[in-house]
Amino acid sequence: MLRLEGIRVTQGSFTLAADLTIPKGARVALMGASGSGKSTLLSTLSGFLWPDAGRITMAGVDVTKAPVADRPISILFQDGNLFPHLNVSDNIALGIAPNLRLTPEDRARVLEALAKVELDGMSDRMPSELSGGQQSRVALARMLLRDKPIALLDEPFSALDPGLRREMLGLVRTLCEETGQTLIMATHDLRDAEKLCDRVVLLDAGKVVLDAPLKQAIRDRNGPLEPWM
Ligand SMILES: Nc1ncnc2c1ncn2[C@@H]1O[C@H](COP(=O)(O)OP(=O)(O)OP(=O)(O)O)[C@@H](O)[C@H]1O
Repeated sequence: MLRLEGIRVTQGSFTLAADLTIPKGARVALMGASGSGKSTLLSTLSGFLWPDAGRITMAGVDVTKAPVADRPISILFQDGNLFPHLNVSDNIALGIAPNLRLTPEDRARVLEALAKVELDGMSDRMPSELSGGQQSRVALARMLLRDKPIALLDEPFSALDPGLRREMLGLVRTLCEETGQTLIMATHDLRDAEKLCDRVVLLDAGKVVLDAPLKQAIRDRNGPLEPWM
């Protein structure tokens, strides 16, 4: 379970204020207009921003002031997920060994993660030798390998074409179902949200205006999600 209690985060003249409880294993679409605070919320959960007030707990542990590396999270952003000078297997291995000193067991886990995202045989390639979809898969493999209870995704696949995007969303969904990971994905696209998520949190000008099961929110034709339908 992930809980934000009385959180206030200030960015210039913008303030995000949130009280939220996200159940373990939920897959949440974080939606809202541009500038509503989605990235601010994800950065606060990641530990890149610290709140001025309030408390964040993850699985019962207070992480409000915990550094990024000490939080039970993995992060996937839209781009810049891979280091261009490291090959595929090293990019993935960074998820478990930041100094890249791997035990034989670590190496086996890297290969296993590669296989899960169907990139067997590509471990020696450089990111520049991969398509956009394959690069996304490498980043996803690293997220998998980290094996953290909470995954934070900030419009991770918006640069991909619709077919690849659908494929990646389906893959993430399968992986989350297998591992029971809790997921929060910022997205502008309700169709993408439907492919992966079972809950929706909608932000408007830094406030949570909807926190509900996604299917129920979509059924409510005149509700706050209406502009995204
Ligand atoms: N470093 C900063 N300094 C000042 N204001 C900032 C900073 N970063 C973000 N903001 C402001 O905070 C508000 C929320 O931005 P945020 O990036 O969280 O929105 P978002 O919902 O993720 O938008 P988008 O969908 O466009 O990515 C915006 O008004 C933005 O201008």
